[in-house]
Amino acid sequence: MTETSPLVRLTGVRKRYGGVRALQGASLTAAGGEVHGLLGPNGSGKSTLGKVLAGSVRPDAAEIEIDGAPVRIGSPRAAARLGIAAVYQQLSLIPELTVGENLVLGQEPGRAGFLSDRAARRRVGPVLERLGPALGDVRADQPVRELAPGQQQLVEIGKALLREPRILLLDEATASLHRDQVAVVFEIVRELRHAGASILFVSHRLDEITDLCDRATILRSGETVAETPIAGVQPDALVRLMVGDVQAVERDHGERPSGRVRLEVRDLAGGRLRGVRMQARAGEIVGLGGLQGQGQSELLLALFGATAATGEVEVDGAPVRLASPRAAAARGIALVPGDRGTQGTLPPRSIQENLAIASIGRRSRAGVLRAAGERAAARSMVDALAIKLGDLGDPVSSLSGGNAQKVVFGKWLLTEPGVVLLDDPTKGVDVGAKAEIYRIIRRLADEGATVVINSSEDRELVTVCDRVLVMFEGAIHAELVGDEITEQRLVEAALRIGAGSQHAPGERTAEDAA
Ligand SMILES: Nc1ncnc2c1ncn2[C@@H]1O[C@H](COP(=O)(O)OP(=O)(O)OP(=O)(O)O)[C@@H](O)[C@H]1O
Repeated sequence: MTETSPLVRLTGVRKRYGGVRALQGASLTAAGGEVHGLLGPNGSGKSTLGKVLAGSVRPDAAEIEIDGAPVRIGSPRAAARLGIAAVYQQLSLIPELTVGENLVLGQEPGRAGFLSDRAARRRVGPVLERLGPALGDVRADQPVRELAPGQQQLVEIGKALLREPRILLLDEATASLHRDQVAVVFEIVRELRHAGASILFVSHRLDEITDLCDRATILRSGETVAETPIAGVQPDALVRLMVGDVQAVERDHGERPSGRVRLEVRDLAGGRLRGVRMQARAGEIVGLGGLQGQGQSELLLALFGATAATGEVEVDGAPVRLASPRAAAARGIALVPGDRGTQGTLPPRSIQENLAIASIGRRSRAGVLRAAGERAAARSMVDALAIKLGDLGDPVSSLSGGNAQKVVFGKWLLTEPGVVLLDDPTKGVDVGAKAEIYRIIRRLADEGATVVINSSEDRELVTVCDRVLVMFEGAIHAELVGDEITEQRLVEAALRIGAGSQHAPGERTAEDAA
């Protein structure tokens, strides 16, 4: 070990899954006191590389050094002993246990490099306090199942912090967090960096990368293609390093859509919703903005019949019963959920089945031979969305996170829906595929569908929406139209409503809009 040794170095990392070469000689070097981004398109091997370091994937070949000394990391436990902690987007919490119990779970008393049980318990309070500004009023004795998904993700981060790691891997761990929560996590990460830790950071949000990272390693097809400092590098240049030339999706609103009213919602209430009224026209893309957790997801779920709600919903002038997703689907309503892990896919089933499952009725009605039709339909979506896979018959669980999300998207697109509800649809999707999905959303609207989209990224709303409805405490409070939709105006609108003051000129209230 020398003074100049990097804290962590991985070289020659190889991993194959059957015919898929997930990693083919990837490398990564990160210093202590550094936040190191791990960038690359969906399926490029970022998670696999992180999991090799975290001991949860056994590589076919790899040389790993910590502080300049070669190590073997055969298990997550071995990684923990080396001071490595990992947080993923997929949660490992036990819903029935309390927040405090989950936090200390797996800390393994008595082993070298682990906190003792008692020491771990002593740290629960401070860790919750540190996360407090993002967590809200969560208590240590509260069952985890009562928490919102973002709060659960924060508890997962807390679990890693409790270990006081020297090397912390955050693999899309901020994807389900809102801006204000991300800011709290970033502050903590900066403190860790200051204390000499090395933080490996995987995110598809470029602004997070440029905001937080000092350097980045860029992977493509399982290989390290570049390592670059972040300061002074233009985001466009980073994108080019990642995916080659991607054509940016320009905002092109042209005329405001003037199709007939497709979706009419009156006094929708239940759960967090308190009397939502809205209209959307055929061909229109309507965004749901506002602070996080103001009922945006609940509104989409209620329209899809997935949660109990009262009120009136009409599609093309005919009432829709808010009874079940099946009833909603029969009326041409589709929902692309944000949490692909639990809501979006059937993991053991094949990619083909997952793509075809929602549109089976359509194909059999049309009298197409089902198996052949299913394969052709699935193939068309794989091509359209550039889904990276081994074989259509592979289980959907073999896909990288971003590619799995594209499957969820493709499944619903195949139903050719009249109303498309998108709940944070590009979470974890790379910039190239995002641009592709934005084009598909636009095309859907151009073909006459009504799209309602909730997004945790304001930039996404700016890029795709014709109109944004700003929600607060379960109702719609303001509306931005056309060129009024900018990131700044969205933030202002959300905060101004939150602070309870007046609307700015030019920003319609919901009453004006009705
Ligand atoms: N358990 C597995 N079985 C089979 N194939 C896998 C498995 N895990 C990953 N792969 C494949 O290895 C490749 C790399 O996947 P990985 O999850 O590391 O990519 P990623 O860069 O993290 O992608 P994303 O940005 O979409 O999360 C992909 O082609 C993926 O389908």
